[in-house]
Amino acid sequence: MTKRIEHIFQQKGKEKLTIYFTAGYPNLEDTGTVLKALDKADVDIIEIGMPYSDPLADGPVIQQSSMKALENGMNLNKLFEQLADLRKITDKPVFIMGYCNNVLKYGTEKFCQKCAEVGVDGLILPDMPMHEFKLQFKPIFEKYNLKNVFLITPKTSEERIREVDAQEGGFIYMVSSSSTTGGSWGDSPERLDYLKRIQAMNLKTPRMVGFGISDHEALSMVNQHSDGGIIGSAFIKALDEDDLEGSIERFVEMIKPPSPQKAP
Ligand SMILES: O=P(O)(O)OC[C@@H](O)[C@@H](O)c1c[nH]c2ccccc12
Repeated sequence: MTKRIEHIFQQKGKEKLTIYFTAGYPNLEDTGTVLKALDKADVDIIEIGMPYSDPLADGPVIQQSSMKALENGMNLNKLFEQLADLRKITDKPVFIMGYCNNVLKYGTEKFCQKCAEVGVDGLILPDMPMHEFKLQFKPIFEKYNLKNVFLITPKTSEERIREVDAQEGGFIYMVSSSSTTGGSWGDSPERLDYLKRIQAMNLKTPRMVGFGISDHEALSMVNQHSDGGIIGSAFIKALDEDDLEGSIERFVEMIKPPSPQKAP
């Protein structure tokens, strides 16, 4: 576990939030601006999406942002260029999210080396098969001190969840339901059962819940049964090209209102 990630999950009793954004969106050179604004805001972990033309679980909002980013000219070389000053911008844990094919095409070793160079903490590759991870990826990730994040859904078997837990990832990404990103939330007894069931498994890896969170109520609810919430689509939707930093600040304050005790 890298120090940065460890530090976040040691803070018990604090609501935690991961924000996903697509690199190179709304404009190619906005990656750094978004990172700076997220660093200033009350965000715990940053998830940077590599735009990809053939995504698996992305809903319409993330898909459109990826399309736009690709049209803007985003690619992996560009991303690593933009991240060259990452550790001058933020001390927060940063994960890169994408698909295995992105990494394989670039070259797994070269990709991981670049991640380590710029100070990325880990990777979220939703289509990563467990056996491929163990065989091909794990030794390289370990060499470059990168944490992997596996996803689980309400349908994942207990056996698989235990296996994921044993891999000691940065955290476990709990997909809140079995659909695509950007879905609706609403009260769901099934989801609550799922959160409680996994909570009761006493896993050693921290868990964060994503898919469909778009307000403070949902973020608080998942924080009661896990180590935090992940938001992508609602964040992307809230971005205002003409006032990027302001729109990010307002969004995070809406999602995670400053607690009254902390107010001056
Ligand atoms: O957009 P939502 O519903 O807030 O969910 C987060 C999600 O967008 C982000 O983590 C993500 C973007 N693309 C993905 C693909 C698979 C899993 C997760 C993701």
